[in-house]
Amino acid sequence: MTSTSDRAPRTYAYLGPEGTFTQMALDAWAPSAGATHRPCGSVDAALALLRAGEVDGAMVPIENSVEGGVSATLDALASGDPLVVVAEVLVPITFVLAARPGMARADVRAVGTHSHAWAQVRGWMDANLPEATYVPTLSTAAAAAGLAGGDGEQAAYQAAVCAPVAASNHGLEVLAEDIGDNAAAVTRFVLVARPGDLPERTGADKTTLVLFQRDDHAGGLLELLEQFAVRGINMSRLESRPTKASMGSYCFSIDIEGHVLDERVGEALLGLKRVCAEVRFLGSYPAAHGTAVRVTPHTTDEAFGEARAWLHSLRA
Ligand SMILES: O=C(O)C(=O)Cc1ccccc1
Repeated sequence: MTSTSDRAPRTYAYLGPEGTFTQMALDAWAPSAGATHRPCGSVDAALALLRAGEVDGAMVPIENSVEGGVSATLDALASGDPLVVVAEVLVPITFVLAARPGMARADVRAVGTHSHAWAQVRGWMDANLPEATYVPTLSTAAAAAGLAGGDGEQAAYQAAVCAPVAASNHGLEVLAEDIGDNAAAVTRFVLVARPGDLPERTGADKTTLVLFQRDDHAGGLLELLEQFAVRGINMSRLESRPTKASMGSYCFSIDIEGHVLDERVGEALLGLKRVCAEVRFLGSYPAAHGTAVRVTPHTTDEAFGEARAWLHSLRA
């Protein structure tokens, strides 16, 4: 088994352009001094480069402590050629309101930014720019770039919500600092790769899955979740996403504590495989917080091993 650093990919795509929070996550995981970083216009574009074999990994946002899951990422991982998460990075987020030099805050009629950024500054906007409308952009840095380019004067918005570095990259003036509604806001980014060697088991791991039910019936979700409950597995994220096959058809995107090499996780996967139409394994990787998973005495690898040996002795 190789360690995460042994198998570290060398060329990485990320949600760009330069100055996104995703770039900060990638810099934290693999500084650009030792790797090639390729900015992409969207999460889909970054994952397409990865699926085409043009890069070794892609850093994308997956979840925010304020707004929840990033649908574009969850959906892109739930379908298409298989990809797996090999690492996660947590980045604390600070937003500024930036505009072309000379623009007064009172003249801002529309604000451009990424939907997850808008969700995190809505309170500040209501209090300070209640008349401003929202213009969605593919990233916070794309909003800043849109103001700074030659077409800045024609941009559909007069200010961007972005990272301080995106404002300074584009020579924008900061009209207001630290405008996030929640000072503790953290975004979780994942480094995605094509399936290959599993990251090493550390004892502080997460596993990401997408579960598709066989049919819609009473207790269907409970049937899936009890596979974790009876094996002492804690979930750290659960979201339902439309399968897009028909109205009312959902799959479940789930993070659990533990590694596929843990006996209790392996047993849960066997149970899920029996009850689900499809189980998509999206990787086991070290949890960013590094805190060891709490395992109850009857769900340790040894407990599963002893039970299996006992059954074996009965059958023999
Ligand atoms: O647009 C960015 O800068 C991103 O990296 C995506 C994002 C947007 C808002 C909060 C966290 C990440």
